[in-house]
Amino acid sequence: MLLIGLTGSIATGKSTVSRILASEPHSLPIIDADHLAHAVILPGTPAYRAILSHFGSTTPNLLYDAAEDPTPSPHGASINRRVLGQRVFGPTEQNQRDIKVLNGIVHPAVRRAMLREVVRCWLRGHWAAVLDVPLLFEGRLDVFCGVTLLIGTSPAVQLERLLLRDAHLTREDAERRIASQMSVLKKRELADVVVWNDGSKEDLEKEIARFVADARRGRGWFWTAVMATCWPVTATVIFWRLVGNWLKRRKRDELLKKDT
Ligand SMILES: CC(C)(COP(=O)(O)OP(=O)(O)OC[C@H]1O[C@@H](n2cnc3c(N)ncnc32)[C@H](O)[C@@H]1O)[C@@H](O)C(=O)NCCC(=O)NCCS
Ligand SMILES: Nc1ncnc2c1ncn2[C@@H]1O[C@H](COP(=O)(O)OP(=O)(O)OP(=O)(O)O)[C@@H](O)[C@H]1O
Repeated sequence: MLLIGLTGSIATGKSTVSRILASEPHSLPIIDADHLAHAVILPGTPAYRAILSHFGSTTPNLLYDAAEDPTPSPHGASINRRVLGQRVFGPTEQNQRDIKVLNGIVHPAVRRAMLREVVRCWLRGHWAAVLDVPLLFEGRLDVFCGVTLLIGTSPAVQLERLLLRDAHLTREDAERRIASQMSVLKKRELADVVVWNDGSKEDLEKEIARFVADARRGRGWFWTAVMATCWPVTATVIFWRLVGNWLKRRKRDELLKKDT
């Protein structure tokens, strides 16, 4: 099974591309890291308890009032992600410490959930699955992917679309969120395939169709059958892929270091 690592920066169009890939004619399964990150902090989970214990006493209104809670649960009030986002996305050293703590709580749980989803897709016999992960390169998850696809936009288009979509964010909030991520230009150097999404959604659909056709080429039925039935071959291929991807990433990191 081909694992497609889909990434970008905030509001560059990952979810839009996910929807295109999930719908016909592509019909690919999507493993959405943002969605999993929301699920693993629901009331009653270990991450929920860890977040309350670290941020609860110093973050006013971290939990929803019962009347406004969008996901009522017998295990307690839900975390208000907007409030948590205000706390961790920012320029100060405290913000940077906070985002590290939050990532340390949420990321291991997301990785476990992602692995379960990948295995489920493989058992169902899909020829490919999409890992939609905003922090694919930051979290070095690209090493596990057969191909990485970056959706990028110019900074002005990104800011304009973010403000249009998330009307609750001020321009300053939006700029902070963009600044808290690796720049699109750097991600561009790390990606196998880059699709630039400054144009219309129709242009985007055409580019994605071209990407899928290329990814599918060379994945004949014979090789797919061997990979599905002959486990020693599967394990060897996966091992060499991981080594190859790890070396590729190291080389690209070195090139990036030289450029900066
Ligand atoms: C801070 C939280 C509660 C804000 O939730 P909210 O619903 O407002 O935003 P949402 O989760 O939909 O994220 C929107 C976008 O923000 C960016 N973003 C989210 N988390 C991070 C992060 N830790 N670092 C940089 N950018 C991030 C991503 O581009 C993401 O697509 C939430 O983003 C979170 O728990 N983040 C930590 C976990 C994480 O890294 N998630 C990203 C996928 S693993
Ligand atoms: N080609 C396009 N033309 C016009 N609007 C677009 C285009 N692509 C995406 N958008 C719009 O831009 C906004 C951001 O897109 P999307 O939600 O897909 O980004 P994202 O990368 O998934 O964001 P996030 O990282 O915050 O989850 C959405 O409102 C979407 O409808």
